[in-house]
Amino acid sequence: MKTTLSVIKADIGSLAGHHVVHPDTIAAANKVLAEAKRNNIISDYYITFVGDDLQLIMTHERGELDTKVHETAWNAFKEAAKVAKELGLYAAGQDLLSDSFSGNLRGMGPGIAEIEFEERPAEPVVIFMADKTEPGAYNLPLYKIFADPFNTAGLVIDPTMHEGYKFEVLDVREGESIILNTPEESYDLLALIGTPSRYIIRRVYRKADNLQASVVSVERLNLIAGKYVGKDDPVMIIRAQHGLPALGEILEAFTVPYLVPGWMRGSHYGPLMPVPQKDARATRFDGPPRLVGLGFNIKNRRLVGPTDLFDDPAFDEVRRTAQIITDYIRKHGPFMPHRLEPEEMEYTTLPLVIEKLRNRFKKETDMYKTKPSMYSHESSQE
Ligand SMILES: O=C(COP(=O)(O)O)[C@@H](O)[C@H](O)[C@H](O)COP(=O)(O)O
Repeated sequence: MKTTLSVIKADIGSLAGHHVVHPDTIAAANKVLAEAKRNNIISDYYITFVGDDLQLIMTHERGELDTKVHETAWNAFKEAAKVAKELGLYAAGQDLLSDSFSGNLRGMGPGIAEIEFEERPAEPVVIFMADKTEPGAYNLPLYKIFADPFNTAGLVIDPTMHEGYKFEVLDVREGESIILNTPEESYDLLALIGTPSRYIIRRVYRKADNLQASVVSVERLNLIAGKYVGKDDPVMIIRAQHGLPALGEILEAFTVPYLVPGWMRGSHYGPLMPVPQKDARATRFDGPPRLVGLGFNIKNRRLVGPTDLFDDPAFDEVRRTAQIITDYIRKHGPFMPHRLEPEEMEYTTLPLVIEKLRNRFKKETDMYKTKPSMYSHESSQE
């Protein structure tokens, strides 16, 4: 019997702005999940939050995209959003883009990371949950964890890992995916995932036996809704140890607070700061973007744990570096490269402001005409 781990998240409204989930909304979601556990729809669950995102962590034996499990998550979010509305919380129901549930949650707003596997005798997993950023934020750390021997010693030392990993990359603009093998196609992989707004690592497999090691929620709300409705605040599952990266190799990838898109109004680059659960609240300039990591073991679908992985002085210096970067980059105010590039700003409210200026531009010359984008699928010869 296989086990499925489903991590499903949504922003259903929060306290004092886009800041933190209210405990009453967690309690409302808890009632729904407890009932689903009694009815054997799910085997076990744990509810938590990062910033304004409610996170449902569930185990079951129903596989990925299961209607009953997804309906349970939808109902939990709906009940929580109802409480958010009663309390007058901010942006109540924000990520619930549809009025009614049909089939599964894909395209309906919530972020979904699910992985189905045969439980190993001991099955350690790490669940990462971020606020005020988007799924491509995990591209760089995932590359480090599964393809960079300077991060992951096991790629050199452990014979089970030595063959390398396969990365499934999704092009969220074209709706296409590609599988690339490392180490031999590392440079091709980097050519794509260095544009994390478009090419997102969705799954990672161990090459030796196709064992799935990781999955990322790749929903991009703004592309689904066609306008800015908050960031996608991604979740990621990584299985650890025994022929997979060790817990410490996974965490090592977060010792640099890399710049990620998101932060204030989903429009700015800022450092991804790993924090303990108690600090999982967006504050300064609605951030800086936060990352929480919870470690569990799964035994016969029971969630054992969690341990709060960034609640550790070993990450104090990373947080301090994040503060220094925050001070520095904030000084750029509305200027790039703090503010996102124009293509990404399309999904914010900035185009409304630019539109007002459109008629005031006067034609000058053709010499600045742009060429087709290198990534557009039309040929430049045509
Ligand atoms: O990015 C943000 C919210 O994203 P989130 O809901 O966390 O996905 C915030 O910075 C808001 O954009 C900002 O607080 C302005 O919000 P509004 O006043 O427009 O709702």
